[in-house]
Amino acid sequence: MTAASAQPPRGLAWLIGALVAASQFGNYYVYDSIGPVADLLQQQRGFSDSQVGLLNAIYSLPNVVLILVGGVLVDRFGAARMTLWTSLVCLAGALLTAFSPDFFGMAAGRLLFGIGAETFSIATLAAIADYFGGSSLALAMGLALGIGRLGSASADMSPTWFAGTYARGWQPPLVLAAGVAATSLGAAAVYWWLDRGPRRAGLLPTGNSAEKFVWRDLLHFGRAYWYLLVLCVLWYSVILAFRSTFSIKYFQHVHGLDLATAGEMNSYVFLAAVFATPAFGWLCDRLQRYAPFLAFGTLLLPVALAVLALTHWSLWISTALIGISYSLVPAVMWPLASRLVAPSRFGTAIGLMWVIQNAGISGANLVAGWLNDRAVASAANPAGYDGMMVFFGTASTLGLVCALVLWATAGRRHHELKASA
Ligand SMILES: NCCCC[C@H](N)C(=O)NCC(=O)O
Repeated sequence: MTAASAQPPRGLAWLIGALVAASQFGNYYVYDSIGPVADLLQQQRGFSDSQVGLLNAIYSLPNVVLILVGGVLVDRFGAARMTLWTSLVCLAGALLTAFSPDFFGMAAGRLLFGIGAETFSIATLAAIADYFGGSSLALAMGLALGIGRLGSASADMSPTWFAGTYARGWQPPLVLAAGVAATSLGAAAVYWWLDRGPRRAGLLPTGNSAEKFVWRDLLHFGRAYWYLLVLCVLWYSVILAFRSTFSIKYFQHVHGLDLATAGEMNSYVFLAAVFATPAFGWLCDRLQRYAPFLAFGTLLLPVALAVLALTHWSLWISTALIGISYSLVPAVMWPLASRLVAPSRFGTAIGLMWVIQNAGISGANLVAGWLNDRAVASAANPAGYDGMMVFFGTASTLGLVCALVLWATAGRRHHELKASA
């Protein structure tokens, strides 16, 4: 999406940015609402780890195909309408998850939520691109991503903040998540309503301007893009399958934390990212160095997993390492992607990365759940989690190799990256 030469008023742009960020908060809260109830789902409903893993894997499954379609729909119907429609789909998914009588209904709810949520994320990026065409774009995107992380942190903190809700069982926390999805829909509706003014005034494109998707275009991406794609798949698969699905339970069963403390520990990763993601983005933009920061951020993930699995060091150390990685890698990855491909193919490039990323996240959730079930991992058998940690450690180390190859072949300077693409 390209903004028209005359820009919408600055105040309106920041108001829209705030509404989009508020909507993103709800989206990330619902995504991360399964981790805190994982143990309750096992105790009260007899779910296996594979079933718990599937509740998050099924979010990603439809997007293995749909995210490319979603990008085209955002271009065709505009960011505001797609943000509104997809947040409605997300709310329907959250309600179905919370009120379903059996596992299959819950899984259908998560599937519906996933169908809405990823296209919603593309629409929010397009919304910010519409209103912040100039120098504040990276900052605005970093801030929206940061507020999204606050949603994830809040989901993890919810066992502490809403202890009474969790004391009543697995369902009330998921009803609360559906309530948060409703506020997300409200923010999207206000954004859609405000957006009509500047669009009617010709200050923003009116949609229906989708560039045709051509498979041949993919062949024109340079080698550096493909290294970044593989890195994106490996890094997100590990960080999301571990942090959003299994880490709270892992902290409970292997490191002896209670649910509230485990949730709090997990939430610090997201809380750090609220502030650090925009700050790292700003820093990388100023220094015009991307690949070394990416390699450093990627390195911290296998190191943190090794500290967790092989030592009895304070959990603060691994939490800090994962927190820096989780802030630094996304802050660098998306601006770097924009430098590796032509601007007119940026949407296609991100769509393709997210197609394969979603397949990876889905697969990692299923594999980790299966490994835990196979080894009968539990509080009584903490060693049962070893297979999962070896799997995550190997995948994140391969991600580091990709980051180093990217740095060595193409990543020294902004203009070198452009030349390599
Ligand atoms: N909402 C959690 C899944 C986000 C996946 C999405 N495709 C993505 O990569 N978003 C950027 C991010 O860093 O969250």
